[in-house]
Amino acid sequence: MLQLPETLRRTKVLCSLEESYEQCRRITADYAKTFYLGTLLMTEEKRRGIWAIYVWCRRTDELVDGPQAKFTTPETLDRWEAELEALFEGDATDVTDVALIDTIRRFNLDIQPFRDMIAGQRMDLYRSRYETFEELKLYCYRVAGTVGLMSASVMGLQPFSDELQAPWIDPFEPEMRDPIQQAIALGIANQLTNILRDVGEDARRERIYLPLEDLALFNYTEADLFRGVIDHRWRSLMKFQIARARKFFAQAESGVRALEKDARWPVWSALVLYRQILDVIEKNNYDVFTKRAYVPGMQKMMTLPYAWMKSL
Ligand SMILES: CC(C)=CCC/C(C)=C/CC/C(C)=C/CC/C(C)=C/[C@@H]1[C@@H](COP(=O)(O)OP(=O)(O)O)[C@]1(C)CC/C=C(\C)CC/C=C(\C)CCC=C(C)C
Ligand SMILES: Nc1ncnc2c1ncn2[C@@H]1O[C@H](COP(=O)(O)OP(=O)(O)OP(=O)(O)O)[C@@H](O)[C@H]1O
Ligand SMILES: [Mn+2]
Repeated sequence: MLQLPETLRRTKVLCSLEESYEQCRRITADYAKTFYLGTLLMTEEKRRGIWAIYVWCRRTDELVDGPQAKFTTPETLDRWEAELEALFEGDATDVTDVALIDTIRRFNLDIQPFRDMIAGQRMDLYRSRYETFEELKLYCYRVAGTVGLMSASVMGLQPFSDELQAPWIDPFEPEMRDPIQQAIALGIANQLTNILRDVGEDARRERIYLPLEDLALFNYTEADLFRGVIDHRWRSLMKFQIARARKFFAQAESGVRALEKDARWPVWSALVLYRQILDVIEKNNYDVFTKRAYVPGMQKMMTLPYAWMKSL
């Protein structure tokens, strides 16, 4: 009888590859409808890969952000990391792992961004303050920049060409020209935006993701933040943060042009949809304490054809 390697046998018992990808598809469609629609434009192989990665990232995030988060300890994350190492050895623990193992092999994914994301979630367990922007940037890289790295490997980057560069990007800044850095930049931009949108919600959990050095720069205190004080100090502080997030979006833009064509639309949509949240914060006069900045459904729908045009 044909002997299957141990790892393949274990994978087989859980479910078929088709069933596993189908489950990843369903979870992605449930959690992020617009984004899911965008993935439908990619080739079958790529979209299935993105769903598998999405599900792993979502599960990782749920460990510290989901309803079960209060039961998550450093040991939980150690176990999750051990499962990750096993995944890269071809050993599945859950049904959705089967698809991810297949994706890892097809696209020759690197384990490091996955490990880094877990390290980011670990930071959420023991930290509720960031002293400097450098520290916050590391957190943003870990929880979101890593998503850029994982997905860029699946979506595919075209070989570098000068024509792909937007004219206002300084060609002498090597970081600005590197599509890998641009993929990370999009993750960081999204995460910074997410942080600005959720200031109030995070404060209610006694968390501050804005760098404390920036608060000090504008003479705004933690106590002000917990009381939700909106004055000229707060508005200046927010303007500063928004400008910084927009710089990361700008850096990401030329990266989207470097992506293979079938992947550009979903990424442009994500970029523009997320960036619009910053505009909404401005329209709300920087009140992120009592209002949640969201892009209205109609505007969201209009963004999609706009993003489509940009991807041609
Ligand atoms: C097309 C596309 C956007 C692909 C990425 C799909 C993917 C694998 C997403 C995983 C997202 C995820 C579940 C991450 C876990 C950590 C987390 C929650 C990060 C925050 C996302 C926002 O999620 P949400 O609004 O639900 O947040 P709440 O949990 O509700 O607070 C993040 C802000 C990070 C998102 C980061 C990206 C989408 C990175 C996108 C970058 C690329 C696709 C790279 C493109 C390539 C180039 C060259 C530009
Ligand atoms: N109306 C909105 N305004 C701002 N950001 C949004 C809005 N809806 C979703 N997002 C954010 O944009 C990201 C991708 O958008 P997507 O539309 O796929 O998410 P969603 O929450 O499933 O929304 P929907 O189901 O309405 O399409 C999500 O992670 C979400 O946090
Ligand atoms: Mn969410």
